[in-house]
Amino acid sequence: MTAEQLVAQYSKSTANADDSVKTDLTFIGPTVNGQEEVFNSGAVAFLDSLCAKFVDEVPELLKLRKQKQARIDNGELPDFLPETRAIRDGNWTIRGMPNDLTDRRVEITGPVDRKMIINALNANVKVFMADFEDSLAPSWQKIVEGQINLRDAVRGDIDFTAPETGKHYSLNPDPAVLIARVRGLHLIEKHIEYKGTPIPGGLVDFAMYFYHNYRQLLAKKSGPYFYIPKLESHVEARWWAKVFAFVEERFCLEPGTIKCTCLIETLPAVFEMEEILYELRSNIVALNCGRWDYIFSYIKTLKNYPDRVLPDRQAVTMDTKFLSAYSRLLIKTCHKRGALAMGGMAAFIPAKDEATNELVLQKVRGDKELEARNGHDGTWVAHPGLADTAMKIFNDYIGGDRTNQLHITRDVDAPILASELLEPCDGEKTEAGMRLNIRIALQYIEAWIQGNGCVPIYGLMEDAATAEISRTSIWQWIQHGKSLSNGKLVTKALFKDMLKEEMANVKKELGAERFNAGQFAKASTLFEQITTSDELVDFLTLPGYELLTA
Ligand SMILES: CC(=O)SCCNC(=O)CCNC(=O)[C@H](O)C(C)(C)COP(=O)(O)OP(=O)(O)OC[C@H]1O[C@@H](n2cnc3c(N)ncnc32)[C@H](O)[C@@H]1OP(=O)(O)O
Ligand SMILES: O=CC(=O)O
Ligand SMILES: [Mg+2]
Repeated sequence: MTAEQLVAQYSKSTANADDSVKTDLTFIGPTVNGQEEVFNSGAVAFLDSLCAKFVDEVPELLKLRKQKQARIDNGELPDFLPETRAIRDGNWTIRGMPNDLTDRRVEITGPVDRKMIINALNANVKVFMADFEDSLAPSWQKIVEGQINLRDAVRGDIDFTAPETGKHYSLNPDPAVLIARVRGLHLIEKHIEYKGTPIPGGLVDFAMYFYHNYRQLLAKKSGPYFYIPKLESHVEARWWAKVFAFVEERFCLEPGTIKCTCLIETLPAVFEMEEILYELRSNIVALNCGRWDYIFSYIKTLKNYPDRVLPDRQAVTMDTKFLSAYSRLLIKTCHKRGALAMGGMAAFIPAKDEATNELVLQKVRGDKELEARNGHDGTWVAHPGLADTAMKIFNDYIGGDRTNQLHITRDVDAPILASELLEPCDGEKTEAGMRLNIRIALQYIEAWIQGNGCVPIYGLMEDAATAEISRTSIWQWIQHGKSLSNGKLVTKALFKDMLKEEMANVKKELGAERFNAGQFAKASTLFEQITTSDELVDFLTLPGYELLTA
């Protein structure tokens, strides 16, 4: 069936939609601008049907995470699964990929703000990943606005005038391909309850983006494309596969119309990449090295192992053994199964002065060069100012006749072993590194609880994944009684002293006016709680969400 026929078919079925449909969903809290448009009766009925079928399984999936973590905490290191060996040994490939997803050499990412979306779609990139996840603090207003902005962008009917400058923004004729990244399964949307229980945020993001846009996307020979973050197992991938199949059937779409890319950004998931591809083989087109959450997950998953405590954040680069093994195994696995292997984010952002900017570009070049040489098919940039640099490198590697590097199979590599993926990472733990982690985490939490999920700090893009590394590193150093390179023992008391001092330093850096107008006291309290707690708090965004939505 052609895209046009699908559109016509669906248009008929919605024409008869019953506006008075009753559901088990309740919307909590005051209505925000745009809410009635996004959650119109058809959209609510659709979301209700998804909830009826799928929400019950989510607590089970989260419980499985906890059970696996308990086994790891008790000494059983993660490994490839014996029970799924047949999948790893089997001869199968993914279903295939649509034309507009075969060339993804540079993807820009960014939160779903209106100006950002326009700038990203106009950038010199192949894809824009519109982010409801790491770079978005999910206040209800932002979630709703984000859906409105994406709806308008899909229709090519989006513009924006910046109130501060009067500058007008509109779409160029040939915008990037759009992929929406939904929230991870751990995040609830507390403004919508199903039978009295808040529903998974990711299901809301998926349902609304799909519902409002799939017809228009298919009509322009694109499709409903998603990034799925923070999976921890193939059982979670199976859940998404069931969601996609249900939706395709309900909307009379060909199986495999919905396409997804899964981030491999947790340590447990790296051992199940084949299985994740297999479970989602109708819908998946790529895996992506979400390196920042992956580093965070390495810390979190191996939190009980004193020999696997990470050094200063700056020392954990993609050429360290455990990260190199992860990137190479992801490429090998994807290409064997016909899927693209996306690289990750260099967190650098352009500097204002030319000399510093040249250093930034050099670092980005080095990082992208390593990815392209390894065989990745594309990569991420956080800022349009880095797109040309990344594009040039991937153009050079991919060459004129191809759109990706699927031909690089890495067959001749020795098998990558579990021990390499878990390899300890040497390096110094310095006082300067600890203080920097404190200043970063403090400023990031402060921004997040006020609704800003991605901020430039000290020349880097900081989002929920990078900030997690900063705060969990300190937690880990305290828990394992590590000493800094100058001999100081890292304790809760040392951290608390440093936090006070670094609060004062941040105040100096930002100026008293900005500091006093901010939420640093609240941010510092939360930061101190999660860093000195004996139990590692799973995600800083969980207590953060309570403050954001208080
Ligand atoms: C670990 C992960 O998950 S990575 C993926 C999630 N993270 C992200 O997506 C990060 C995206 N990047 C960003 O949010 C931003 O680049 C920041 C916050 C880091 C810096 O933003 P700014 O302080 O606005 O940067 P700067 O002032 O240099 O921006 C210059 C212009 O580029 C635009 N711009 C910057 N980043 C982006 C982006 N990612 N997409 C589109 N436009 C962008 C700005 O809107 C601005 O536009 P204007 O000149 O029309 O006003
Ligand atoms: O989502 C990406 C990451 O690096 O984390
Ligand atoms: Mg991530």
